[in-house]
Amino acid sequence: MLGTGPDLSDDLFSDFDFSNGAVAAVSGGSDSTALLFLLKHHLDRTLPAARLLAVTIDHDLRPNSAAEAQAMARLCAEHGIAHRTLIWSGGKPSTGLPAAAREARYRLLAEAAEAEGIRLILTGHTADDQAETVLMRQAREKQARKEDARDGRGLAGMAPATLYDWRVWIARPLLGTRRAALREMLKRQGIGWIEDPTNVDQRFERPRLRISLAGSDGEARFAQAVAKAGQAAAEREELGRRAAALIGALASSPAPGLIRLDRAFAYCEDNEAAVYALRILLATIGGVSFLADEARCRALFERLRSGALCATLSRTVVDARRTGIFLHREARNLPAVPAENHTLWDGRRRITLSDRSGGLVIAPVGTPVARRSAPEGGVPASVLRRALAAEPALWRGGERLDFAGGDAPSPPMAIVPVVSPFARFLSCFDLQPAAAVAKLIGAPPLPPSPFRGHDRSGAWAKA
Ligand SMILES: Nc1ncnc2c1ncn2[C@@H]1O[C@H](COP(=O)(O)OP(=O)(O)OP(=O)(O)O)[C@@H](O)[C@H]1O
Repeated sequence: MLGTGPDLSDDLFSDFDFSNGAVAAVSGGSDSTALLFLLKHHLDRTLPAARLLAVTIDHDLRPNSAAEAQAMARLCAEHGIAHRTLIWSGGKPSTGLPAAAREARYRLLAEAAEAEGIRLILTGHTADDQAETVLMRQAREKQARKEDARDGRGLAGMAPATLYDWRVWIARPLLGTRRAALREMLKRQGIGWIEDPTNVDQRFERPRLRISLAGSDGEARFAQAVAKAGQAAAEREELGRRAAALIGALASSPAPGLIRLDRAFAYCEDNEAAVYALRILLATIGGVSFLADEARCRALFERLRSGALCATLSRTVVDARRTGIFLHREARNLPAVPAENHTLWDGRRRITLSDRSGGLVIAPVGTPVARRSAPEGGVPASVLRRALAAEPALWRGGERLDFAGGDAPSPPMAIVPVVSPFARFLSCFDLQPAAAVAKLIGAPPLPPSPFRGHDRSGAWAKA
């Protein structure tokens, strides 16, 4: 038993729904080790039947990584905690290694969770990590001299919960807890941890910042950064709520791959929310994982007021006419890829195949085929054709086997739209616009919140 008293672990975990168990992501560092033991303490007292699985990812990047994972496995065995190590095997990229390692880590953690029917992963990110993240982002913004950068989304820092791949929640219950307090607690309990040498390697930005935060003004800078994160998170949620309301009121999807915005959208008074909605919708139609550029969307929004226009941004054609503002995928760079089950096609369509025979290709419907479809009420025929031409179809040789427009009997593949900018990582700050866009384009609804009873982030209740 940990001598932390009931208060700390209850404060940290009482909001969570652990009925389907939890994965604790443990690197072996102090924070995740503390997370694991606090969580075990909480579950032992409140829900002893709940499954707890500790998972360590061996990135196979340092010579000691396998031994460190084994040490974690031994520690877990000593305390009766189920543990798995998963290795990031295969080639590693020569550039962008941290991002690739992060991507692999979350993929493997999600696989480990799902293999056990668990939909909740907890990580050991602390208040110190949060402050460091915000300070690094602030420094980057300053460096980029973005004087008119009004996009403070990143300054919200890490979210208390993030939906991974629209299926598994990653929650960070220690975001309000200091690293020093966790280390104290571990020391009191005689539980050791591993010091990752990269955490003190001054070639990296985060360790340099950590050292500077240990200076005399460190605590004041920490407090400012945490306050900034809280304020930016609240603003981001609020803006998301207003953008979701605009999308709900003024956007429709008359055909797959086509969004129509009412002309009133261009004249709505809440410019900020309209620009934010545009950024989200353009990324969704374009199949892009990041929001459309803010300054360019702002300029586009201004131009929408002056009448008809046709522009391309974020791989999306914005075709503003008297009858509405139409958004569809531009015809360029549409992929033609060998047909595999569960492919994410063009960043915007999840494909499930029932016909697995070889030689099949997923490629756009294309103009000559799409031209046959009949126009639907209120949508200019040319716009409808262009949107449908960019939808995926199954091809063998030169022959099309399926068509998203729906004129093929018993299609051999199912096509599910995804909300591209939020498909991989959806921060709980963005739940409302994500839910609004999912509803608009027919994507699957969001899975239930990892928090029970009430709405910790202020967003689920309304999402
Ligand atoms: N190799 C890993 N295996 C499992 N989980 C990991 C791994 N690396 C990081 N994590 C998770 O992500 C969180 C943040 O990672 P980060 O790299 O900041 O921490 P760390 O320095 O590796 O360790 P810690 O946070 O435990 O002190 C960790 O607390 C842990 O929950």
